[in-house]
Amino acid sequence: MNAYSKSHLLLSAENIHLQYGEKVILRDINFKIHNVHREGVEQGQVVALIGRSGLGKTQLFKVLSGLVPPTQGTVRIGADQHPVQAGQVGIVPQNYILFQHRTIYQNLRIGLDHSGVALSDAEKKRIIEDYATTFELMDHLKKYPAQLSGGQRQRVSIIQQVLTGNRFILLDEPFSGLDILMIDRVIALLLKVSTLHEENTLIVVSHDIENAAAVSDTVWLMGTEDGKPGATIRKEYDLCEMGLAWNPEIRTDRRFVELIDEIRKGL
Ligand SMILES: Nc1ncnc2c1ncn2[C@@H]1O[C@H](COP(=O)(O)OP(=O)(O)OP(=O)(O)O)[C@@H](O)[C@H]1O
Repeated sequence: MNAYSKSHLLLSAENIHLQYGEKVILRDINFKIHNVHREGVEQGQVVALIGRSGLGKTQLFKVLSGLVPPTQGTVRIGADQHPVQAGQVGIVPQNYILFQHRTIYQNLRIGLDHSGVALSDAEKKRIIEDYATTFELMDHLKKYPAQLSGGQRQRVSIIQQVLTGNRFILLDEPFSGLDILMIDRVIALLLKVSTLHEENTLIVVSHDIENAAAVSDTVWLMGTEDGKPGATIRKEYDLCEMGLAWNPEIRTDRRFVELIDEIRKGL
């Protein structure tokens, strides 16, 4: 089993409640994401948020990123656990929004410009080319978003968020509409991003339980509870503790397959 330990809090939610008029969307959402340490690895955190359609995953996503204030409760972020503000959590939306009239290089440069770190043009170029090399985008830097495939645009969108320096990145349905080969590449990409810095924390919202869990160290199962309005995190699976995290071959592990089955039945 992988040796690991957990230290300070990076992201937490306390009694989150969200309602529109009389309609309760989210209720009693509580969680804590701690910094995970693994010896010899810069290991970030990856959480999968799984739930049926229309439950409130997107609303929770917006609350976590500070875009929608909850009716009650607080989301706290960073080692100092301050209340989250819009802009502190990067978002990779499902349709990978990029600036259409700018090249891929310029799109990545916008991410870096938002990092607020003073760098010369030459340093920025070096950093962008480093990432482009690592994530196989070197041949595309002069192209425009419309000239890229969906998978390539997704990579640019993810790297753009990484370049802003945000340690927290929410990804909405990163596997949707991709074929099996592309899904494997997205998994590899997310694993790579999660090991770029030990405080990097990805939250993957997905209907695709198997792939989302394969990339994660924690799975949150969202659902409703009898007699209570609104959705909550019904169950948290700690894949580190279960020995099911950080293994690229995990999808063939019998215990993992059984877990996916259990999660599916719990939906
Ligand atoms: N501004 C709003 N006012 C009232 N109800 C809203 C508002 N925004 C969303 N809702 C409701 O909140 C519920 C949760 O929506 P949400 O988009 O978060 O679901 P979801 O789990 O992300 O769904 P899917 O997986 O299909 O994308 C839905 O019933 C939706 O109708």
